[in-house]
Amino acid sequence: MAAIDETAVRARIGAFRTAEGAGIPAGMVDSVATREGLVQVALMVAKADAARQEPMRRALEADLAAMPGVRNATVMFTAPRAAAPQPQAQAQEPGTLLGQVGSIVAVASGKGGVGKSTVAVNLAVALARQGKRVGLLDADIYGPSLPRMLGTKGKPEMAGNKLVPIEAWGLKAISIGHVVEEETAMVWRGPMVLNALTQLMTQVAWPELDVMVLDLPPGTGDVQLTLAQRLKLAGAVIVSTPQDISLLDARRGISMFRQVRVPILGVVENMSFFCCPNCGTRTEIFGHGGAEAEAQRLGVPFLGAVPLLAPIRETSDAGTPIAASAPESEAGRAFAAVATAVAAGLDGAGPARGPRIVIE
Ligand SMILES: Nc1ncnc2c1ncn2[C@@H]1O[C@H](COP(=O)(O)OP(=O)(O)OP(=O)(O)O)[C@@H](O)[C@H]1O
Repeated sequence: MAAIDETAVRARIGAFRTAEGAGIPAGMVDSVATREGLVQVALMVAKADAARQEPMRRALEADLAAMPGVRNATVMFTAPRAAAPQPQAQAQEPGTLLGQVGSIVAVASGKGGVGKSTVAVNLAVALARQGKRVGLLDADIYGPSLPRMLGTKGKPEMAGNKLVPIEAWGLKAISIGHVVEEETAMVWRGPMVLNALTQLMTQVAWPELDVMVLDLPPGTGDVQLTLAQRLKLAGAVIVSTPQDISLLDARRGISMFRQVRVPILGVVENMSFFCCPNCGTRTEIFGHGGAEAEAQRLGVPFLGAVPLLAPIRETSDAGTPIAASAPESEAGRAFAAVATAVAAGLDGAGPARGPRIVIE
């Protein structure tokens, strides 16, 4: 079978014509990667143009797949390069990343929708309010919510060839949502996700930080496992709701981190109980306490319970995290308590849990 290489793929892209006879300008090709008959091409397309270009994407994919020696071809859209570095399909050079960060803490959940990002943002803000220099990296590539939650919609500035983290609520923050269009990241496969995240660490001018909070994508799939393996994390915070099903997922998350020897800092029970804003009655909708009991059973710390409260969602949507905008509220105090517990866990972790990230 003919060996397929980048030059051959680029030549094929150059010769490709749509049914209407349109070609693909070379400047539109962001990256081409080939490996053992697998071809991955990223084309730079503005978000507004993506739907119109979709038939072209599919036709090109089919055309590349028909090349002799190609086992599978994937063509994906990525945002135009002007504003920020784009993920490359090539692997990063091995090296040490984020050496200037004291402790990297991953916030994870076994499944989506349990409030992982809400906890990550408010935990980061609460740690900053306690005097720590805190960074927040939104690695939730499939649903980056940090720009909305911090109220930072603009693109980050560039300093030389590096991105400058956005400053908001006492944090230095970068989200994958700051640098790529949401729909673009949605179609990325594992290696692209990992390369994009690596770039967020290497191509961002992170200052000296005490803690970096990493909002991981939900779930316990390959991306999470590889990240946990590749990054030398100081610890993981698992977010769960009290429902059984979510606890089951949390258990899966805990065992994933244990498998790759990342210390579990503890479990946060989110949407733990409902406090009526009118009468103050506390209602335990999902049977509060499940996460605490489960944490005990699994031998991991319980970091605290965060109530289900409309202002938590409202402040998230408004870009004014409650840990900053209403730190004395019930929710604000709950996040502060979680931050105190996390900081205590990190202090107890000692230098052996080391801050350095090594990409293999
Ligand atoms: N304690 C809470 N009280 C009220 N609303 C909450 C609470 N926690 C989260 N929410 C709301 O629930 C929704 C989901 O939360 P969030 O986006 O943080 O979840 P997630 O686990 O990060 O989801 P995904 O992983 O799918 O992005 C959001 O609208 C958020 O504002």
